[in-house]
Amino acid sequence: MASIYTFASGKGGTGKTTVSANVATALAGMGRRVLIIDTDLGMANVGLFFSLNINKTLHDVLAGDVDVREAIYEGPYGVKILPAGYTIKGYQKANIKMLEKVLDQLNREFDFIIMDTPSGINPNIIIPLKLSHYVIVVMNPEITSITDSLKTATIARGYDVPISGVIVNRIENGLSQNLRNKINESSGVDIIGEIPADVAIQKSLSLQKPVVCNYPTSAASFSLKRIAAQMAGIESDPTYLNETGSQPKKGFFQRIKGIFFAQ
Ligand SMILES: Nc1ncnc2c1ncn2[C@@H]1O[C@H](COP(=O)(O)OP(=O)(O)OP(=O)(O)O)[C@@H](O)[C@H]1O
Repeated sequence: MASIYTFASGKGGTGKTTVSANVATALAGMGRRVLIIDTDLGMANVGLFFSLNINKTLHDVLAGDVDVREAIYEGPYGVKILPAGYTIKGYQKANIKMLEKVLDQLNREFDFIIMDTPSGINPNIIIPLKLSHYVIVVMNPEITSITDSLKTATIARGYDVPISGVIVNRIENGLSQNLRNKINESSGVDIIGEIPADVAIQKSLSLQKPVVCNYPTSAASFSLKRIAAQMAGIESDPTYLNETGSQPKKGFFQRIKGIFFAQ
């Protein structure tokens, strides 16, 4: 059975898609079976993020028009992607309540199912939240972003969905201890990732490829891979994550070093 994660935030633009798509890709690079679902039905962009040439989409699946397997595409390292479509018509016909059935159909085939959600508070976020095993909150290091994200965390708790941690994204010049304490105290959970503002992310976006593939040794990539390693339960020996990639262990780590440090 898959572990089902929702990546959520309060306001838009915190980097949910960037973070969830890269973490999904990194997990696939670590040999995990991973599906990312774009549940942002109105403003979908996961398909664009992976430069997919999409035909059938989650809109069609949620409308009951196509089998879910017809709408799954493959990305780097074999990560599977279930994108939402880009049309208003598709958005209007999609019934988010069908998501539960989609997850039931797929959860035996994957180790991780990651849902990228819309911002705000509406059924397109509430339903994925309720269907998740864990929520990861993505926020920026500003007090407004922290406050908004914590509202989403409170909603998740209201449905008894545990928050597995907070990711602080787009950090300029490090995260102050004061802000770190504020986030820890107000959220009641650990910060599981600190991702710097990194131009490699924007360069990758214009190339429509995850930064963990395009710029595997960038600062943002190391942070993203570290988060994925924690989720995969291999944080105890992240030798392959260090800045030089030196002295990786043989076997599994040797293999993924090749993936992550390919030039
Ligand atoms: N760590 C980072 N460094 C630099 N740019 C970043 C970083 N994270 C995200 N971005 C940029 O911020 C913008 C918004 O990111 P993204 O689309 O992932 O946010 P989002 O939370 O999914 O947005 P929405 O709520 O609208 O779906 C993008 O242009 C992305 O490239």
